[in-house]
Amino acid sequence: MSTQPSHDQLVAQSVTQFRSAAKEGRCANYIPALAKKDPNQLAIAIIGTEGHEIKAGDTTELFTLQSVSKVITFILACMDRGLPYVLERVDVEPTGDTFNSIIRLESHQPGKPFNPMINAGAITVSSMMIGHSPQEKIDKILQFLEQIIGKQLSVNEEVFQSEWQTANRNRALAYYLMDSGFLDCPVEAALEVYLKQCAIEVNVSDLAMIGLVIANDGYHPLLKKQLFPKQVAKLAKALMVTCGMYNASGKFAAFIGLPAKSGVSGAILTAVPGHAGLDSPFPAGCGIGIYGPAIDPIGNSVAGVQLLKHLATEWDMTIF
Ligand SMILES: NC(=O)CC[C@H](N)C(=O)O
Repeated sequence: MSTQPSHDQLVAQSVTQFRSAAKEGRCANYIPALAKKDPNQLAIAIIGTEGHEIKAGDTTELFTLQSVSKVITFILACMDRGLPYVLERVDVEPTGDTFNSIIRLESHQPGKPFNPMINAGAITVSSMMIGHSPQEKIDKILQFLEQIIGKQLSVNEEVFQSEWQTANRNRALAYYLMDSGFLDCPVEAALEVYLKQCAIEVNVSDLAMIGLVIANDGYHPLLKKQLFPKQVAKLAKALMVTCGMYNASGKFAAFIGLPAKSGVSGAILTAVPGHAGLDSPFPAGCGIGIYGPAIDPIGNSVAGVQLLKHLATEWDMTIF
């Protein structure tokens, strides 16, 4: 008689199964500090509304948020400025271009960035957060994350410095945005916030917790507290579905169907709303954090995406 593996076993077996997919990708090398990471690492944590957690793989490994941070600053900017102000300065349209593309800032007038999940839009969003200095804005991001995760996070200085010194493309984007009136603070200040938020260090459980709160429309089910407005959470999820996996977002929506945001560190943040996880071990919804530093040319974790796809299929998790 064959016995079904338990949910914990399935997750652990899946990590073992997909770890070797890392050989199809490589660590981001345009940020020197990320190129040094071990490409074979793979970790996942899944946290449900009651606080139950399933995790497997290299779960103690720390990594930087990179583009995953764009979801956080978008939420904070909406809370700081209100939706109309934010949406006047950044659109909610996918581009189909690479995450650091500059082309549409010139080809579409008046040069408003297409969405907050690409670098141009994220730099605009970081510039509009309220704060007297870049450090004040970073402290605000860290405090917000501390509320969600329940522990203090910090910026990995080495990763920040590594990117700060090589950020020619992001500098070009910021200058372009400044020229067309889509930057609310000086270029270097906006870049400092943006690159420091990208260098905030987390583990997969931290990511899963963030995903859980987003999945629950800004309500923290363990603290029993609304941390950000429902309307903002819904918008963040829509942006994750349409733009969160860069120019692979269409395929990700078609074949996985969950709001997710990836980063070039190999991080993937996924929010599984209750209605999307009815057949999973987390029928009231969950947050999923994944780390697999070997990324594909688009910038998504190769093993991470395969692992997520496998579990989403096994548990029939999709918003569609
Ligand atoms: N896609 C990403 O994760 C990009 C983040 C990275 N810090 C950059 O600006 O290039």
